[in-house]
Amino acid sequence: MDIYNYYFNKYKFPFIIAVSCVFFEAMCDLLQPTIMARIIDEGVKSSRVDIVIRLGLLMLMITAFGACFAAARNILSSKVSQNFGVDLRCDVFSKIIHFSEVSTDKIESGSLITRLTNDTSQVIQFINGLMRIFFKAPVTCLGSIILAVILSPKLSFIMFFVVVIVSAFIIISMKMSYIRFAKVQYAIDKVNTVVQEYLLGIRLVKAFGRYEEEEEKFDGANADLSDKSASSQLVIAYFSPVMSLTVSLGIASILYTGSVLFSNSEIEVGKVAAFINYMTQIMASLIMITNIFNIFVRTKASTERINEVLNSEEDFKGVKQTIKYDFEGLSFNDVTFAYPNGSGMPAINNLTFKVDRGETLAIIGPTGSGKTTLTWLCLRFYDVEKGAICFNNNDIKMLDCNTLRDNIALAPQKSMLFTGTVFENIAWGNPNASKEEIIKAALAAQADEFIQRMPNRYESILGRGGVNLSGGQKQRISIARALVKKSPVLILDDCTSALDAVTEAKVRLGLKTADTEKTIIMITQRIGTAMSADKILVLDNGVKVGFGSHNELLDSCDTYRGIFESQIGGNLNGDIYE
Ligand SMILES: Nc1ncnc2c1ncn2[C@@H]1O[C@H](COP(=O)(O)OP(=O)(O)OP(=O)(O)O)[C@@H](O)[C@H]1O
Repeated sequence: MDIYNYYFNKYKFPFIIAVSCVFFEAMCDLLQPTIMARIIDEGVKSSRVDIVIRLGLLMLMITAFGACFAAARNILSSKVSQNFGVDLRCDVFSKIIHFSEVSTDKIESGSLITRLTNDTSQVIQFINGLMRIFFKAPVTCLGSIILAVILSPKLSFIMFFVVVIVSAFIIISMKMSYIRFAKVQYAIDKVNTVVQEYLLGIRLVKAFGRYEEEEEKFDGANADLSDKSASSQLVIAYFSPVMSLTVSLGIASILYTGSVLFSNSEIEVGKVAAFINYMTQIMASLIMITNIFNIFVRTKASTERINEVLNSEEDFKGVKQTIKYDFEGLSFNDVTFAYPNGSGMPAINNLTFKVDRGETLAIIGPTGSGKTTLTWLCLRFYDVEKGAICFNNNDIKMLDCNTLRDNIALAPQKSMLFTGTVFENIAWGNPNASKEEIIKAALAAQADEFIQRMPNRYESILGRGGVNLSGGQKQRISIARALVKKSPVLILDDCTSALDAVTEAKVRLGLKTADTEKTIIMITQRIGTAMSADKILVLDNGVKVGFGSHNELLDSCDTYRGIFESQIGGNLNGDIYE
């Protein structure tokens, strides 16, 4: 559990003070039965009121001290555990933000939410318990055993016997609980994932009328969670009464043996009462320890899940290297790449091409041919297995990742908008952009025209994910956001698919005239879009099957000709798309 070492250093002083308070509080508790025995045996038995009052006051004073220590440890433990939780959540979130793509693919988002909320809460609860009772239970238990042995070595045999049996029950129940609690956490993940998926696809569910199936899916996950939780509770439910019964039998045996010893004048009645008191304290401590172990077991499962996040692979940082970043060209040199969590087949295979500053490159090919993968590789979301991607003839593995990504603006295939104004959504691409720059980008992306028709123009609020915009409008805002970043390379990943041909042609023209030096990489399914580019790369199954101008490809590339003929038919000029 390495997170505990890490955070312990930060909070060691309040932690040590709290634990010291717990220790002194336990000492105060331990003194009480011995004083009580003296009150009975020295005061009550011999009718000495002065002794009863003196020892009674002493007992009261010790109780008051104990209460002060308890209050101090409660305040400190709440503060430390809450601060610990804040730090832990921040660190887990910061880790998630910097996840590599491989880590993102590995852990479902529903599970990440559970880890960030439920699992961290579990850890907070554990830290709180640790400071409040964890140290008290062993001190009380050990202290009570020692004092009980001093009071009556003979009665202690019965006590040892009971302690051994109860301890064995604790160990068995702990072992049985661990696997069950780990399963509960995964069942919570499942419930979160089902809800999250439903919320993402809420309109699709409505359109297909799949309410029942979704409810069934949720009911299934919910029932599974309930079963797993019940199963984990059952262990405690079975063991708790058995342990209580053992303790009660132990107390009954001590009372019986104590009465025999008393009748033989081997023990005084006050000592028997104090012994029972210590025995009760020992058993209370053992039950406390059981509870602590139950929390510990759950926390162990939660800690492992948090550690899995904290130890996940981070995004590449690249090498801090000062190189000339004035963009000259981007090239793929014999690049091969397969997704680490994929089928093993390369998504990009021995790919070589180059695009220079100011050029427009269109990438076309059947679905699943590796077009989007190519953009991820340019941004170094994944590392290539073979070959190299070069930025200005420098292998991108040798560059600082942030600087590389600063040079590339992306309008993704699926427009992602945030809750906020239109202005904020465009300025997200460059927080320092002026109002004029935002409007210029919106004009080039053909977004200004519909933004002007919105009630508050650029200050109009967009709902979650741009819910109050059409698909084409979202795409144009997404393009404006990429443009405002002012990077020398602009990647448009099939992000004009929802635009009509005329608007798309206007967007293309707007992009070109906005910055003639910009290198534009357009991923597209439309031959009309590809035809407008300086160069066209044709991909099929991750392999380059054509590279050149429209006319060159019509002559040399069967795949390209096939796409062309399927979309434009016999009209070899393709005028309608120009
Ligand atoms: N995260 C991933 N993990 C594993 N395999 C993936 C992942 N993303 C894509 N793939 C696989 O890589 C291949 C190329 O996918 P990619 O998304 O690059 O194709 P594409 O040409 O952009 O397709 P489309 O035109 O449909 O968007 C596909 O076979 C796909 O199944």
